[in-house]
Amino acid sequence: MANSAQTQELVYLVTGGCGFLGEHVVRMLLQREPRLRELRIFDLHLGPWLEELKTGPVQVTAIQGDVTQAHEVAAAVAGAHVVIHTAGLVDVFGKTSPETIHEVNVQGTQNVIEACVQTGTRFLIYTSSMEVVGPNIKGQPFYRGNENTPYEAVHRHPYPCSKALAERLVLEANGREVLGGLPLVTCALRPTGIYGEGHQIMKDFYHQGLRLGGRLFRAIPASVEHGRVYVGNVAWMHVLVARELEHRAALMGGQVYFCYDNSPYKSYEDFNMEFLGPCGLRLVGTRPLMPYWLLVLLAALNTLLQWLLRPLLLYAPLLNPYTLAVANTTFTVSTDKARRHFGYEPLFSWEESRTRTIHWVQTAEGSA
Ligand SMILES: NC(=O)C1=CN([C@@H]2O[C@H](COP(=O)(O)OP(=O)(O)OC[C@H]3O[C@@H](n4cnc5c(N)ncnc54)[C@H](O)[C@@H]3O)[C@@H](O)[C@H]2O)C=CC1
Ligand SMILES: CC(C)[C@@H](O)CC[C@@H](C)[C@H]1CC[C@H]2[C@@H]3[C@H](O)CC4=CC(=O)CC[C@]4(C)[C@H]3CC[C@]12C
Repeated sequence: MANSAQTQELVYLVTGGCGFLGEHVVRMLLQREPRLRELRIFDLHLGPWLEELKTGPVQVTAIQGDVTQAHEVAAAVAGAHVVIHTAGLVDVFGKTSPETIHEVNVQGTQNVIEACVQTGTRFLIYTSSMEVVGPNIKGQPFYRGNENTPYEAVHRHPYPCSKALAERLVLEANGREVLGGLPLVTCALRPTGIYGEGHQIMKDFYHQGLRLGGRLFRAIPASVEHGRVYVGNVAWMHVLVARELEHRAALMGGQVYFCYDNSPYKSYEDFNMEFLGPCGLRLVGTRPLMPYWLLVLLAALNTLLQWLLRPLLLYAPLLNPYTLAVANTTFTVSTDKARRHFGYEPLFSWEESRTRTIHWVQTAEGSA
């Protein structure tokens, strides 16, 4: 972004800009990136809410497109100073095939990289995931780890495999010469489990609790810690990295950063109850109400049912062997790398994050 500070004329592209995280990145950029001239939002499915954004001073360009189509990506990237690549298939429920997950998450990311190189875009931020690290197939805990903590990152599930491969492609592309002769600068952000306004899984749990008479039944020991991060803080880290990447390219280029905040370390279920409790739900049991082997059996049964029913309908419950394994394995991070490298501090406190999420569950359900 040579002399971008003087021109105040930056063009950003956000892929997946209509998704849960993407929408927050889009709104955060419009609120907190004063150098924006144009904000391009590239997504397979454009949201109707985009229209309300077109009345402001920044040119908002909605582009309906598919990251698996290289020519569509190149057309969207051409002329952009920064690309924030959040688009992906976040599927751990068997809704799509492993091939499709790979095509979108890996080939789609490769298409974004090549588009940057061919059109001269120099700054690429990739939304990776904690799942690139773990939990691994051995179910080994990752307790308050950081970007340098030794951990056997071995995966079998298509989603973490695709995220790990895509992240590697992005980091290896750092330094490649782009059109115009300057180097591409890339980095990858690894959010832990994201929550907040628009989190569909939180809504699924809420609906499940309503169906069960206002109750949810504990399946995972309270001692299993999960790190979670508020979506607004994830969006903020993306905005901050995009702003600092030019000036700190030597330090930040080719780096990965865990993305988390001051949200408390709790079991996945107990954490969800921080929001679902104030919305009238109760978590039954101080310990799992059924033995783990029975949960494993039920999860396997869900996989069998999904396979049998596939010709008729998509059966994709929350409980399957992979989600059970992840939920049952401690994974928390504790690191100051993002603060040291580009001054990241969470924009939203835990209290604010919690209040905003509770309000969303209450009103989203009310409006549903
Ligand atoms: N939800 C979470 O807890 C976490 C998510 N992430 C990552 O954050 C990113 C965003 O995730 P979410 O917002 O949760 O998912 P999401 O499913 O809400 O958003 C993904 C967006 O990408 C779009 N998309 C999917 N396939 C596409 C294609 N072929 N071409 C163009 N657009 C396409 C979708 O339409 C959607 O708007 C993903 O890369 C995910 O791996 C990372 C860590 C945690
Ligand atoms: C049915 C019960 C066992 C219940 O507790 C299952 C919860 C399960 C749906 C979630 C537990 C952990 C979640 C994952 C975690 O937050 C890490 C993730 C990172 C991502 O990049 C995408 C989402 C996810 C895989 C997230 C998905 C939902 C869980 C598996």
